[in-house]
Amino acid sequence: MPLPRSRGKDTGLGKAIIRDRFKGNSRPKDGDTALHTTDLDDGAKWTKLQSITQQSDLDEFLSTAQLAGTRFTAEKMNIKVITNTYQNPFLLSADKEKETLARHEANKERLVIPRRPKWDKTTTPEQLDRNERDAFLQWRRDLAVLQEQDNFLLTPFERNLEVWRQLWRVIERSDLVVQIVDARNPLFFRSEDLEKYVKEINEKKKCMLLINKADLLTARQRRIWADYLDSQGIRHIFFSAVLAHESLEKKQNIRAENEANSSIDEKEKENFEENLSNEKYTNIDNAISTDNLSENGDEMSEHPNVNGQEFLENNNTDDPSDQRERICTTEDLISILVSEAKGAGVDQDHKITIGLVGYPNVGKSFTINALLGEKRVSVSSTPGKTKHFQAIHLSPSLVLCDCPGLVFPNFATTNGDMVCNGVLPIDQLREHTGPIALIAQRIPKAILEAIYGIKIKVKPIEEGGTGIPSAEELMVAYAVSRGYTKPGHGSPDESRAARYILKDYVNGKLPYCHPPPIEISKEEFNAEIHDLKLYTKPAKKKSIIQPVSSTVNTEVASDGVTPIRGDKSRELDKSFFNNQSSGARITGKYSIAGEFNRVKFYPIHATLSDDATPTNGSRLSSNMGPGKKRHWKGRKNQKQFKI
Ligand SMILES: Nc1nc2c(ncn2[C@@H]2O[C@H](COP(=O)(O)OP(=O)(O)OP(=O)(O)O)[C@@H](O)[C@H]2O)c(=O)[nH]1
Repeated sequence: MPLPRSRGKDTGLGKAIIRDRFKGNSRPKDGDTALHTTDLDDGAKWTKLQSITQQSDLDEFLSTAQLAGTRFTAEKMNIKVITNTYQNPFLLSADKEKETLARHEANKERLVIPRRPKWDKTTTPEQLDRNERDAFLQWRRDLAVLQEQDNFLLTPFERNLEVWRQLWRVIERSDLVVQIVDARNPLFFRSEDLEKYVKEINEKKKCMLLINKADLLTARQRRIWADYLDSQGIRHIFFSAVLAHESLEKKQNIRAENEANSSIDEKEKENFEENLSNEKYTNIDNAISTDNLSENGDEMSEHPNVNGQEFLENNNTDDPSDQRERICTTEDLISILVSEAKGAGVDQDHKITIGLVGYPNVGKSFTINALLGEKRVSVSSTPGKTKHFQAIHLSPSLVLCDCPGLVFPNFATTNGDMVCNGVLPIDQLREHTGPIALIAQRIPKAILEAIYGIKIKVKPIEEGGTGIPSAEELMVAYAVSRGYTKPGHGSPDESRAARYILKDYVNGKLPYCHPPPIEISKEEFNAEIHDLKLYTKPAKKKSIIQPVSSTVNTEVASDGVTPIRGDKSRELDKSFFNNQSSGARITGKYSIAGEFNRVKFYPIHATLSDDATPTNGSRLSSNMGPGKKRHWKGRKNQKQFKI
């Protein structure tokens, strides 16, 4: 639609160029003087006289060059490579990381958890509430200083006072406070200040690390961790809630089978069930009365550790007699926790109370389910489900206190690292390259390729590549192999690929474990678990296609060619070929009973004879055919056969 005259006058590309070229450069009126001149160009006289007070960077650069009489021409391929290693801007370089970790170590005393203000019988609930709020506010201010003034990156620590109140209650009640940590990075999930606080409440209370998800570590890795933790005097125990749960299920299935098979009468059956439900209480009470557990839990060796044994067999490690690396069974765990809590001896007469604390998603619910032997606590894979602490009476004399999962204030190197540790939610992530680049650095390319069945194309070393895939290279290879494309673009959907890869890493499908801070490289620490992934054949899926050998009789007759066919296959052939309904059939609207009739289905076929000329009674329209159709080519398009 043409623009109205008045508006159309000043529009259009030509006008725009003229406006841009001569913007503000109106011809000076007679009498104007040239007071500020910087342009020495030999252009039109009037252009030299304009006043220049402000210039863009580019204009300034060009005019300076002009003043200096320098000529600029574009030079191609005159590139100087300053560094040939690409550094992801969301990650730290090796040197920077070292420096950051040293700063963390120097400032770790400042990483505190909020304390409950002191109170006594004279304190009113309102006063206590006010004091708690004030103390909490001060705590948040101190952490804000750490973050904003001193530029430390902290974990997204819990900012809800109510959740901290739950923790205070759990600590106050418990004889033993168990921090459940993820075996892949135990120190990241451990709060040293929590242990300090527990002792501040009561010197007799005890603390312990429950290293869950120990199934994701090899026996050697567990031994290295055990050595380190022992050297630091940190009480710990390896556990796998998932393996314990599986073992429990197996036992229950066996019991159920036995129960079904047994021919005991109803009365006996009732007694059996009652015994079954009481069994765990008896076990626990037995455990409570056990006094002779050694400091290192040597008693554990008397329990057949089904899961740990299976795992050791899989990993085939050298010295299975080293008990410190063993993954405890549920019975072991109860025994050790109870003996540890009894040692605390806070109050000999009251029930033993064990508090379970930890970050979200470290497996608290799974652990409690394993301890409980049945599903009473809901289990989820979304962080932060347990919201209020629950007191679970395992036996008349043993109580478990399950605290809501809460993130403690801790130093972090990058956001990518926090995503990999499962502390930042993957689904809300906007920047994927940081955490994916970390995964690509931690897990060798060959392992990633083997796990995903993909080929990752990396930049050749000659072109500045390092052999380690970049985040983009990994995401693209994954997205292409899975057919994930961006809607409307058709280019690989990298963010979708990233989400799947990150979830696999967090769930342990992509294996990587952090070594303790000793003289051992990450590669060396993880070499065994990576090799295991590389050489362990994936479980064979049941094929729905029968192997050829089982369906075809490979025996041949005396002529050496004709296959001997058994009666069974002959019968099968006979019934197939004699069957009227077998053979090619048409379904749908043309599925007329009877035989297939080409002319009936495609009437145009009736109009042409075999040599493609119209037949008599042709149904070609009147303007088709020789002499009529405009483009009638006669027989020109027919294949000519030489006889
Ligand atoms: N491999 C492995 N995975 C585990 C183990 N225990 C728990 N998980 C996984 O960890 C995830 C979280 O487990 P939960 O028990 O729900 O975690 P939680 O600590 O109770 O989480 P909140 O309820 O948020 O506090 C689940 O997806 C489990 O499959 C374990 O021993 N081994």
